Amino acid sequence: MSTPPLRIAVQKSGRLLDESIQLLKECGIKIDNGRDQLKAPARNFNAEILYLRNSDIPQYIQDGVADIGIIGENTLIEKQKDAEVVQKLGFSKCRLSLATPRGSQYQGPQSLQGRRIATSYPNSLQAYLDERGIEAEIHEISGSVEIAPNIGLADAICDLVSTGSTLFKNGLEEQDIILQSEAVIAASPRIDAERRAILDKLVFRIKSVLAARNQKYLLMNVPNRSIQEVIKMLPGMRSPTVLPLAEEGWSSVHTVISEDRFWDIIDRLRDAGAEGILIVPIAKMIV
Ligand SMILES: Nc1ncnc2c1ncn2[C@@H]1O[C@H](COP(=O)(O)OP(=O)(O)OP(=O)(O)O)[C@@H](O)[C@H]1O
Ligand SMILES: O=P(O)(O)OC[C@H]1O[C@H](OP(=O)(O)OP(=O)(O)O)[C@H](O)[C@@H]1O
Ligand SMILES: [Mg+2]
Repeated sequence: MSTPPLRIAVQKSGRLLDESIQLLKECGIKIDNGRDQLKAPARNFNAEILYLRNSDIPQYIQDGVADIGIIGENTLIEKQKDAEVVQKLGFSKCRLSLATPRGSQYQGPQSLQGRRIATSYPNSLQAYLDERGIEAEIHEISGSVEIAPNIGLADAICDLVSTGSTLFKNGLEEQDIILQSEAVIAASPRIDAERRAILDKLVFRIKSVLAARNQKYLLMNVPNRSIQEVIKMLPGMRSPTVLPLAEEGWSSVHTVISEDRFWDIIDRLRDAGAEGILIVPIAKMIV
């Protein structure tokens, strides 16, 4: 009998969807476009995609209806369901924060004692307040939380922040961070051994994709007199490759480097006489 497919839950629509599908694509997984049918098989990998409401995914993972899900850590923590974080994915980075109207008196979370706080994350907020012995009135609302102080519904809010522009536009000031979040792969406690083996393959591919994302392949021509100086500036998976050019006295130097590091050393490379510098994206990197 053939192995049953790995059931991967992704957000049906919203902030996580595009990058989730993009990541699976970069892992070489082709999905027949089935967003309307809510369940779509992968064409060349033993998996099927379930398109679900973000807030329902932790429950489906706990129950084993989905074997894994791509989900924000914040949702996983909030829903308090049983799931194992197997891989952080580096996108949808945000934080769950406390914020108050600009200019209000705030001297740490104790200032919220006896106050009203609006949030879509009551469990995470309650845990944070309990740890600090603070008693506050939590008003659960499902969206547009930032409006709550302006309409007299609350004295403070607890909501997701990324750039801070929503807080700013609503006259609010970020005060304390409750937790940091990014998209993760979470696995069901009920996943069986056969599907766990498929998951291991997927995680291997994801690691290769993520490792390659910020790394670039760097090629340049360097006069031989500067080779040692240039090599000292460069990292490499082992060490840089140096190949002679047809023109005497010059070599081609190749290495893998993070883009940030490249911009740090570009001036020194040019001072050392490097020319014809090429930066090439890497599709996958097996580390
Ligand atoms: N401003 C933001 N910047 C970066 N990531 C964010 C931001 N807002 C939310 N996220 C992340 O994206 C996830 C999905 O957010 P989104 O607003 O699409 O769905 P939702 O409204 O929380 O859920 P549902 O699909 O159940 O309605 C959040 O749980 C969080 O991890
Ligand atoms: O710090 P910023 O970059 O401004 O992002 C923060 C906002 O983004 C999210 O809302 P979203 O746009 O997802 O709307 P929603 O409430 O309808 O989910 C979050 O709930 C904040 O309101
Ligand atoms: Mg949102």
